[in-house]
Amino acid sequence: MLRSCAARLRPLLVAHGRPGGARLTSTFSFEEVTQKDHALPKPSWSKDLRLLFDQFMKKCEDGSWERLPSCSRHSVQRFQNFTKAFFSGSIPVKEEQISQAKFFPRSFEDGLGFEYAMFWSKDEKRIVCLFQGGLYLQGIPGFLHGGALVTLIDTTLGTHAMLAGGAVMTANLSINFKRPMPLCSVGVINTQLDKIEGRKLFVSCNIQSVDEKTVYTEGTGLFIKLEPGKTLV
Ligand SMILES: CCCCCCCCCCCCCCCC(=O)SCCNC(=O)CCNC(=O)[C@H](O)C(C)(C)COP(=O)(O)OP(=O)(O)OC[C@H]1O[C@@H](n2cnc3c(N)ncnc32)[C@H](O)[C@@H]1OP(=O)(O)O
Repeated sequence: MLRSCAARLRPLLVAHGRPGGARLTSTFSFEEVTQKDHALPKPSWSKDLRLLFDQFMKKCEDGSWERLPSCSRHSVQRFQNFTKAFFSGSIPVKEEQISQAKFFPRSFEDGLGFEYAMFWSKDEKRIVCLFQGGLYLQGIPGFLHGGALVTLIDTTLGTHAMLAGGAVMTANLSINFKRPMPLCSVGVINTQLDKIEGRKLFVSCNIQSVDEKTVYTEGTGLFIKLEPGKTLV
């Protein structure tokens, strides 16, 4: 059943393209897209992930926390707005291909890739991402690939930076792998915004085990706020 990402889709940057440049909405416009929301329990979720999810959904009841929906595709409209706002040159991918393109972390079959749900605390200004790494994310036998962990860190820190600063792109990630994370285990990512300097947003996080006894990975990221009219390519 298609669930709409719309109702709770986080504010998305929508650049209202106009000839000769694009006016960037100063904040955000909500865009109604009807897509499957992947950040909801599925049969492939483990008991641990489901329990954590339920705990955070309870925290959302008083409005202090909010679950961030997560869809797998960009709409053609969003593709047009984004490329018009920030890319002057022609880019290889064509509009008609966008409907087949998928958000990388959401491009695996259920349970085999990244199963995750993010929650945003408005008061504490931080994201908690609950995730389970599936069988197709293997690195060394029986453990998650480091690149898979970087992908999740990039996405989680990027989402935090986006919530804090609008349209951003990753300029730098620094990752320390402290302990190998077993395949199919559940991890919890906690983010924090360390500082903002002009267009630079510095965010950091760690990935812990559910019992908080093991820190698997630590990461920092520098995200740059995109400037309207300043095309990237
Ligand atoms: C799908 C369904 C719906 C989804 C709904 C959305 C929800 C889901 C959210 C997902 C969240 C995204 C998660 C993926 C995010 C990526 O993975 S983005 C892809 C990877 N990143 C890239 O491709 C970026 C490539 N780099 C660039 O385009 C450009 O270098 C940048 C980053 C835009 C910056 O270029 P620029 O705008 O020209 O800015 P520039 O003047 O070079 O630098 C600005 C400042 O940053 C500094 N700086 C720049 N780079 C660096 C660096 N590497 N180190 C240190 N300082 C730096 C500069 O020194 C300068 O500092 P100041 O002089 O101001 O002090």
